[in-house]
Amino acid sequence: MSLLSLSRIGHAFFGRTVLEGITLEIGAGEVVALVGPSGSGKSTIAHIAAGLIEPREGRIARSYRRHAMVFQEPRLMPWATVEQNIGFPLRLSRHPRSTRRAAAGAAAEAAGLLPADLGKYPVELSGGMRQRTAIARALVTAPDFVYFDEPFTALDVALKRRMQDLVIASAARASFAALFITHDLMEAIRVSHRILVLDRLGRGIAGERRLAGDPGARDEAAIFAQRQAFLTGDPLFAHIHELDERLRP
Ligand SMILES: Nc1ncnc2c1ncn2[C@@H]1O[C@H](COP(=O)(O)OP(=O)(O)OP(=O)(O)O)[C@@H](O)[C@H]1O
Repeated sequence: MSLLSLSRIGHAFFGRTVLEGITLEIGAGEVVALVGPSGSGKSTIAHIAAGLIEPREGRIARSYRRHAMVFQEPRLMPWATVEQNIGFPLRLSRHPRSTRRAAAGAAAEAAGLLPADLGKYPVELSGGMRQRTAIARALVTAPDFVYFDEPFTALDVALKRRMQDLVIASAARASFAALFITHDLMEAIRVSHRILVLDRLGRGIAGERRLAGDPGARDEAAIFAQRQAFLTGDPLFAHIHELDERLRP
């Protein structure tokens, strides 16, 4: 059963078409990466799918219970502690303080934060700890669907790798489905079951490739070999490193 279905979605900003004919489906427990060049419309698709933007055309069907979002910037509240930041979605849904504290502690631990971090403020955290806090906040409500919008682009290579492992482990443990937006093909191959490639100008999904095995079960050599195979031998990926802002009419 599909949890998210977009059918012939089209959108324009200020009269300029940025998306046309976007059709995709994501099933329960499936992590789907969406790749494409900068400016091709990946974030706009996620915003439309999550209901943040009303598309100009097309249909959206969501049958998930609850979604969460993780963005490139952790977007933490600077005046609140790690525990309060993580527990914030539960506060919005009026859970009592004791429930919030217990759930925030468990989500923090699952995201690799230490009990001593719970009382810290965002300014005291490293970039990785901030992003771990954002992931814990996303997962504290036990979503069955998560939107990741280039969450690790700003992190260095080693940290990025640890955060990807965190997403893989969390998705397997909590069995949420996800739309994972990235322009890093290694990342897409590492974290997802299936990769969708957006057309260079957002005119439809150019194609998709299903990856062998489950995320987390692939070794680094196989991931690297797959990336090379896609980039050098698969025409679907020929455009993904283009900067389409210069091409777009
Ligand atoms: N709020 C907005 N108002 C006007 N134009 C916008 C807005 N948001 C996005 N755009 C334009 O829509 C197009 C698609 O942007 P979008 O951010 O979805 O692309 P992207 O593939 O996610 O890019 P990147 O990989 O660089 O984040 C771009 O040309 C962008 O300039």
